[in-house]
This record gives sequence, structure tokens and C-alpha cells, in this order.
Amino acid sequence: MPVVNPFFQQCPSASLSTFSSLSHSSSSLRVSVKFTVSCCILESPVTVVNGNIDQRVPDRDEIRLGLPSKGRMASDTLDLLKDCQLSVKQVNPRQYVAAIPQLSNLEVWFQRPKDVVRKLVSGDLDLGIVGLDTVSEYGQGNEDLILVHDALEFGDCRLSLAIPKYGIFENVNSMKELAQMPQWTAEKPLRVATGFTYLGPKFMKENGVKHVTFSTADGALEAAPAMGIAEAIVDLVSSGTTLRENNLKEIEGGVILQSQAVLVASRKSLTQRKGVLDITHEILERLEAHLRAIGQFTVTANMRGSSQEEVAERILSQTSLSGLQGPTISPVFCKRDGRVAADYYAIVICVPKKLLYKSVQQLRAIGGSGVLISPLTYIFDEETPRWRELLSKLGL
Ligand SMILES: Nc1ncnc2c1ncn2[C@@H]1O[C@H](COP(=O)(O)OP(=O)(O)OP(=O)(O)O)[C@@H](O)[C@H]1O
Ligand SMILES: O=P(O)(O)OC[C@H]1O[C@H](OP(=O)(O)OP(=O)(O)O)[C@H](O)[C@@H]1O
Ligand SMILES: [Mg+2]
Repeated sequence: MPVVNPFFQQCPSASLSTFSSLSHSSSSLRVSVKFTVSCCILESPVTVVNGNIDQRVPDRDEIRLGLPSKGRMASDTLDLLKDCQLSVKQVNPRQYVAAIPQLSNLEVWFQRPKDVVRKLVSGDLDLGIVGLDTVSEYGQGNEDLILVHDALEFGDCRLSLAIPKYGIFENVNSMKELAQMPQWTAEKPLRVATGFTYLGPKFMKENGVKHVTFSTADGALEAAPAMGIAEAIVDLVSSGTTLRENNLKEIEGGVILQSQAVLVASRKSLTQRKGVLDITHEILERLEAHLRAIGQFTVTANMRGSSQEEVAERILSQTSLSGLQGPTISPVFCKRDGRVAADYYAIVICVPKKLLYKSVQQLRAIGGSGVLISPLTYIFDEETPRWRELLSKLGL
């Protein structure tokens, strides 16, 4: 399936080479790292490589984390790290190397998201934070890339196929219907505009769309159908506003990928470079502890009762009050008639944010008073499931 940049159409040999690089790179271990452009302005073919050409783990002592240098992921990534007490110290925004003082021997390198992935593949970075869409597009299933944390809870979007709401597409509402449209023939294939020149063609092939061609552009793809450049687009959608404003619609079965920010690592680095596994463990623990905590509140309340067990029974009879591992109950002592007694008990539980009001109602219903709610900063589990998963992926 050829993917052409409209610019290259004026230059047939270049368009052909662009296509061959895209189709061959998927079978190569070093994904999308090498392509040959033999264009009419060049006398002989040149080889262009993304990152280090050397196949070995590059010789260096520092561990490198790649972060988005610009774009919509950049500031959210820094904010997340800051919330995990891993603030990045960058002297000025045009300086592309920085440090995280809490993690010695770690260098932060700011790169465009796609270059973070390419440089993980080439061994020039060890860890990175980018969108899953970027990992999937530029990693192209490379087994050296390992998802360490697959849900950093920002950068949510989906990669979707969209078609016009009007004309011959008015009653087309699924991939199956699109694939079966009689209009697409070898002479007049379905034209798809996309920046995702690996995932787009792969998806169409998987969906049995036989007659299809692709064109690529760097942005504003939603204009392509109205401009007459393509019938469909494959692009990122988050709010859906851009599709709506351009009279386009998503269709059943047309979501290629659900994406959000992820922490990704090079398998080679994790297994071969000294210190990478330890630093990954620390970053992962901090991320997990923080992300678990932001979904929860700590609730404390006082309850009258005859014993800790009796208070516990009342609390556990309510579905929203069991906490993470059950309630903590402590006696509140006071002096009455010269004797120390405990008529009240203080209870502490963690409550998911979305169940907060329900929990307060349930607490009141069983005699809770003086309910205090505080935000949580971290919840450290005994061991994070993702860490165990990572070790098993690495065969450790
Ligand atoms: N509405 C959205 N549109 C595009 N990307 C989004 C959206 N919401 C979240 N993202 C995430 O943000 C990432 C970065 O997008 P951004 O547009 O900033 O950079 P880019 O397009 O990848 O880079 P470049 O500007 O070099 O093309 C995307 O890869 C995706 O994971
Ligand atoms: O569903 P929505 O919330 O409307 O977001 C989707 C749009 O956002 C992105 O474009 P971006 O803003 O990065 O501009 P671009 O076209 O220059 O890439 C993406 O390529 C879509 O066009
Ligand atoms: Mg963009």
C-alpha cells in the first residue's frame, strides 16, 4: 500500500522510495531508522539514520530519560514528575539536557515525542515518557520497547478513522460497510490522509480494505476530504471538536488505538545497562504511589460504640466504607466520673474520590460525626503489580 506525500508526487522516484522505506521498515529490527531517498535533486542515494547506527548498547555511564521537548504532552509530563517529587531542573527551555536531583546518574533529554521513541530503539535513550500512539507508530511493534507504566493518566486520545458525514458516506457507519462500498476499485481506491503511515495502512489491511492508498501531511488532516485530497482520514481525536467542525464522523470498528501517556523503556537498557533497572523501579514506585493516591481521599470520623469490633461491624456493613484494606479504628479516650473510658472511636479509611459523597452519607447513617476529608499524596503498596509484570517480561 503506497503512502505518498503530495509534495513527492511531482518527483516519481522519491515517492517510490518513500513507500519502500515505510513498507520494509516493519520487518526490520531497527524500526524506521533507515530509509533511502533517491530524489531528482540528489545525484546518488543517501542513507539517513535516526540515532546511533551502532547495534550494540552504546558505551556510556549515565542513564537517559527522554521527555517531550514541546507540544501538548510537555508540561503535563513535567507536572506529573513534580507531583512524584521528581522535579526536572532545566536551566532554560532551549537547553535540551536537564537533571532530576533526586535521581543521581540520570540525565533528562528533551526530544520531540517521535524522536524519544526512535532514540529508545537506537539505544540513545533508556527510558521515555510519550503517548502510546507515538510508541506504536514509531516503535512498530519492536520487541525492544517495553511498556513499564501503560496508564499515566494524561494525554488521553484515540487514533481513529473518520469519514465525511455527507454524500456517499451518509449511510456508512461501520468499517465493514466502508470496506464493502462498491466505489473502491484498483483504478479508484479509497484515499486516506494520515500522519500515521505505519498504523494507518496496517489497520486498513487488517480490516480487509483492499483498494486503498494513503497520503501524508503534518497537520490539519481534517481538511483533506473537503479539499478533495482524500475520502477518509486516520488521526488523533480527543474531544471530537475538530472532526465535528469539519463535518466528519467516526464509525463503528474505526478506533485503531486508545492512547494516553506511558513510561516506556528499552529492554536492552533494562537488562544490560548498569543501574537502569533500579532507577526504573524507583520511578515506577513513585508514579504508582502518586497515581493511586490521586484517585482517593482519606476520611476520618468519630463514631460512638461499645467496642472496636462493634464499630468495625457497622462500618463493614456499608459497601463504600471498606477502605483499601479495611478500616483503621482507634479508641478516643476521655475521663468520665474519674475513670478513663472510650465511648467514641476514631475511624480512618481511604475512599475513592468518585464515591466520596456516598461514603459520607453512609458514615452518617451509621452514626459517624465530625467527618474530615483530606487529600492523599502517595499510597505505597507492598509491591507494585507493574513491577512484577516488568520483571516477568524481562524473564527475571
Ligand atoms: N487532541 C489531541 N491531538 C493530538 N495529540 C493528542 C491529543 N490529545 C492528546 N494527545 C497526545 O499528545 C501527543 C503529542 O501531540 P502534539 O500534537 O503535541 O505533538 P506531535 O503532533 O506528536 O508532534 P509534532 O508537533 O512534532 O507533529 C500525541 O502523540 C498524543 O499522544
Ligand atoms: O478531538 P479534538 O479535541 O478536536 O483534537 C483532535 C485534533 O488535535 C490534533 O491536532 P493538533 O491540535 O495537534 O493540530 P495539528 O493538526 O497541527 O496536529 C489532532 O491531530 C486533531 O486534529
Ligand atoms: Mg500535533
